[in-house]
Amino acid sequence: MKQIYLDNAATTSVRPEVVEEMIKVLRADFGNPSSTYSVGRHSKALIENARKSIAKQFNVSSSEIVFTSCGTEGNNWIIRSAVRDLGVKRIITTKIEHHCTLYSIQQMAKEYGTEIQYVNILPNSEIDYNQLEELLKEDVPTLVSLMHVNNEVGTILDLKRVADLCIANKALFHTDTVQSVGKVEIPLDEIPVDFIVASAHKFHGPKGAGFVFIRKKNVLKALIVGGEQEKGLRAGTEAPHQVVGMAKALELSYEHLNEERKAITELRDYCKAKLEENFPGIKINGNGSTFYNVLNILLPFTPEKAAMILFSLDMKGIAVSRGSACQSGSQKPSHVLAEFLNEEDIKKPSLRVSFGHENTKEEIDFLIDVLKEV
Ligand SMILES: Cc1ncc(COP(=O)(O)O)c(C=O)c1O
Repeated sequence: MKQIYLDNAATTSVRPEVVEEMIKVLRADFGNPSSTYSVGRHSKALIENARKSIAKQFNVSSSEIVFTSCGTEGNNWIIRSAVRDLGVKRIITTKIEHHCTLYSIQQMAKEYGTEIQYVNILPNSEIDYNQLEELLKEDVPTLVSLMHVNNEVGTILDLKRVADLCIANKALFHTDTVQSVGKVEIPLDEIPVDFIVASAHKFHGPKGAGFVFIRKKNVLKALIVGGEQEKGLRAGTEAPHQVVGMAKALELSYEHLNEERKAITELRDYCKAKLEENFPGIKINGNGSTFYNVLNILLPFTPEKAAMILFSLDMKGIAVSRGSACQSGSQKPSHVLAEFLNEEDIKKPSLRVSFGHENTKEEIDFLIDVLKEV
């Protein structure tokens, strides 16, 4: 049975060219990058070339890129270090962040007494920028932690606007860019954020590889200790094949960005039009200008019926998700939708369809046909 993968916000397929690069490294470059003889030095060179290639995509220095294992690790590290190493006493965030950010922040409150202030989410799914501006006026050492693109709904944060507000109020700015890196340009020489976090498996790279950008002025300490790798910022033997695969995936994502963004946007719009045509009364969650690769659809059914629909789609080889992947096995309402839907709508289930460059119109037609059937 043909598989139709429409859950690209959960993870993405690995591009064939990435697989090739990774296999080459796995076959030939097994040296430990910390070893000083030539096999080791060669592995080290692969890692440093990957770092340069990644840094170039954001117009930053390669010394500002540190490799991690995933987005979860990156967000945990930056938040913990901002409190522990940079004297942050207050974190301004929202309740629609990914749980790896939210739980890290809540842990800082428990362990260090860090104050948390949540910015409201407006009914259109955007943050209340005016409230953020007001909160920032208070003179406390602050980290603002706001995600760039929401993984469930696709709401986009105006990075430049928030970065400028943070600069004006001497706050640090961390943004979880796991859903946006590789899918939109992020020129960090023009947008003065302090930290970004990325994960390779969201941009057609391997799982188990990620990176953070740490602007030079912010001196962090390691979360994982016990070795001098990554200039002492992350202990543990590096995985050259992962890092090389991630750099290749990012390079290809940006190389094909314009054509793929156009194609995916057209597909998303086509799917939205077809849904509205065939299922009058369905609603799309979000402000109408959410990120181009995602549609979060409010279903006018009970959660049980929605679970049955997901199951039926799966039986037909169609992969979509209910809310975010991390919660798709649970019956709990999404913590994201709970922040901005009205009381009636929050009881209804939602379906997240997220598109990638490999999807086709025929697949969307098939999805609509199966939805009609079930
Ligand atoms: C916005 C966002 N942040 C963080 C993460 C966690 O990233 P990873 O799966 O690499 O740990 C995800 C993954 O779903 C995400 O969508």
